[in-house]
Amino acid sequence: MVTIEEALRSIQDQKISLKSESKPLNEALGYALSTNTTAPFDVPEFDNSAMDGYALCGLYQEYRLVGEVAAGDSKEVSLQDGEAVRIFTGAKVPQNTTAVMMQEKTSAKDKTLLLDEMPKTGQNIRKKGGQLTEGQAVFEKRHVLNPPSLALMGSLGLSQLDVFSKPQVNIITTGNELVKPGEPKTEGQIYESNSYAISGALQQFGFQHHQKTQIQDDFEATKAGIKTALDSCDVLIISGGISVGDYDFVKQSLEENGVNELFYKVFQKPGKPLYFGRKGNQFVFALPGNPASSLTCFYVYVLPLLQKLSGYENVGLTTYQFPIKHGYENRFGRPSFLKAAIVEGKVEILDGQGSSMIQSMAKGNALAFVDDGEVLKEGDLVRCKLI
Ligand SMILES: Nc1nc2c(c(=O)[nH]1)N[C@H]1C(S)=C(S)[C@@H](COP(=O)(O)OP(=O)(O)OC[C@H]3O[C@@H](n4cnc5c(N)ncnc54)[C@H](O)[C@@H]3O)O[C@H]1N2
Ligand code: MOO
Repeated sequence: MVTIEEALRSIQDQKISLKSESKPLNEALGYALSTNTTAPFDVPEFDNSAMDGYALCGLYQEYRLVGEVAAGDSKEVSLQDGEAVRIFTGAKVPQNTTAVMMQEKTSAKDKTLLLDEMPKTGQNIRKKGGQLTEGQAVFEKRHVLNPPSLALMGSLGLSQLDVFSKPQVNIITTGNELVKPGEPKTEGQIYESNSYAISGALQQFGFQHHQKTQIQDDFEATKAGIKTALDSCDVLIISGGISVGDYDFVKQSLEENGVNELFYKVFQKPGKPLYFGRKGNQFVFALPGNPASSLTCFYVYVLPLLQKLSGYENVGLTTYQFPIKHGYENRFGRPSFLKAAIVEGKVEILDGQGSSMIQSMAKGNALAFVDDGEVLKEGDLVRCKLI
């Protein structure tokens, strides 16, 4: 049995080699860049107007109106002292523009423009290079692309990005009792649900599974199922069959498939019988079958590995501290990731902490970490991961 810290370190310390690929801009969300990016030109590339209004030459309250410039116009316009042109947001400002006045503060009659107030030099002009100058570093390698990053890359005219590949993931669920939702079931059977939590959590963080297989509690079937799954994935996530029961065949089947154990059993609740192993460059997590255990282990252990394999520098869910809404004592005898709800800045530990109970987890929004035997009073800070 290892501690939570030892288990996380074992995952973090794995030596891996990253693969790179080129992704179209509109498919690159959540990928980490595999090269540094510099600006190929100034952003903005030209001085432009921040408002719909008038470009002015000189600082006066009255101007001669001499024309119009719209966004996208490429004609070169030059103003003389005392002249103004109608201009629109994003349009290139004419040469010799001192300021732009927003139209709400003006009145125009025939060829004369009157301002309600004196303009100020540079007012409402977005300067060339105001965001980035040509050659300036934009992103370091490993930057994870979020929506504004995609906008920035697009504004630099980049349509294909060099990124680290994401791992291919396969899922296996085990158990004779499991029936696919929507299909008929008999006494003693239950609907399979863990794979939906796992594939949902994969999607939540920009991953997806390639194959999903359901295996019966049979040694040969488990061995064969694992062999097939390992043919087409970087990370295999197995649910169930990893405890000590007579029908728990996963661990032995992994050994027979040449997977080396890195750790088995973590001193925690839920998810004590968690297994992590490696075969060459492939990784296997066998998650305990209890629904809350498997999903908790996904968030705490599987996600950091998937992100590491995707070239992320910072992996795993961020831990935030919230004051607890009520007193609480962890009497589970193990450090615990508790189903919790953060409401109006306070964390509430929910009823229904059993590992088989998914309802409380579904209604909550966080995992609150409370150490073995820890006694908390109202207002004490609790480390939480938002899920
Ligand atoms: N003698 C012991 N028994 C158990 C121990 C132990 O230390 N000694 N540990 C318990 C703990 S803690 C956990 S967690 C579970 C883990 O067991 P397994 O990983 O072998 O999981 P299963 O036995 O296959 O299933 C456990 C439970 O979860 C349900 N399940 C499984 N898969 C799914 C699925 N895909 N969808 C929905 N529900 C699923 C299954 O029906 C069982 O109720 O072991 C304890 N026992
Ligand atoms: O380790 Mo288990 O997940 O408590 O039921």
